[in-house]
Amino acid sequence: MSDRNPGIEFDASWLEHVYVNLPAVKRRAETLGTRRYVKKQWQSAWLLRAVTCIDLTTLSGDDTASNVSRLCFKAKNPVRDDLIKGLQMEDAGITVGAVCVYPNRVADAVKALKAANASHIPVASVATGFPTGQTPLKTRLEEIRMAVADGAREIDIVINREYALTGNWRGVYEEVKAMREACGDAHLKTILATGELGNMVNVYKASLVCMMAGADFIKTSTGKEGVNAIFPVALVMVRAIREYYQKTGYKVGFKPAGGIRSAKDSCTWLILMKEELGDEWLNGQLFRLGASSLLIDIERQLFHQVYGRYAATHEIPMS
Ligand SMILES: O=C[C@H](O)COP(=O)(O)O
Repeated sequence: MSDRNPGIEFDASWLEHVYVNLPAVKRRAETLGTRRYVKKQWQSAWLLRAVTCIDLTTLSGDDTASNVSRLCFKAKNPVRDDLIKGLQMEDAGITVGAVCVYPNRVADAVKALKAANASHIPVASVATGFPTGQTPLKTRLEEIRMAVADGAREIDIVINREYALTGNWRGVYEEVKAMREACGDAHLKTILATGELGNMVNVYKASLVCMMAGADFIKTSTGKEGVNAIFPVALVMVRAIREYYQKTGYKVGFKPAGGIRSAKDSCTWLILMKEELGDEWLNGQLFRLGASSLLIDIERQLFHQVYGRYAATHEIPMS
């Protein structure tokens, strides 16, 4: 990951004049996937880049050590060797950006990655009463400390939606700051749960406040809200990242999460980052896609690129 964002003192004056031109944001979001497209010969390279940015996630009530172990194996081997060879890619060692699990499964993930000789892949843990955050602050902070003690190197916290909806921005700031301290050396991603923030002005303000408090990434959603990662919200958040960078010099990462399932969408997300923040943000240090099933579609697309043209007349290896 990039250098840590140390955060700054809470500055209410940053929030006073926040304005979001909603129709313009929507127009821009609608044309993201069509105005610019990835040339056919570059598509596999873009898809492989997207793979390296995935936080490969399982956040289910029935998660066990064994499905987490399978996820970790996939994290280390996200794309089949024959596809990598077929694409004539030099680097056969690509992995996803991180594995993302509940706090109770962190130790399983750390153990499985170690067994797979893949401890370089960080384990990210959701925490702080994910997905609602409706537990006492003391409990939420303790949850972070336990996940870190078990080996999580990244912590995805949820912000206090009550504070955000009632305009208690200092309250949001103080809690996130305390969470950052509880993280120690682990990187902090703050989930805004934008589907529950009411409007885009709140999304922009929440983004700025989390960065002021020291977030290393801002993340759209838990994947459990009614509306999760969507492009209009993402545009508002990455523009807040740009403002924070211009004012402080710190680069904060962006993580859309929830409902991202198609390879085509993963390219559109990369395009959004390239156009709004530039090439520097086009890597796993500053960009992550939180997704549980996106990798399946990316592999399917890579399969078509490698074997598609032979499909009608040749036997296709299905293993
Ligand atoms: O942070 C990741 C999300 O919870 C995953 O959501 P998804 O299952 O819709 O891909």
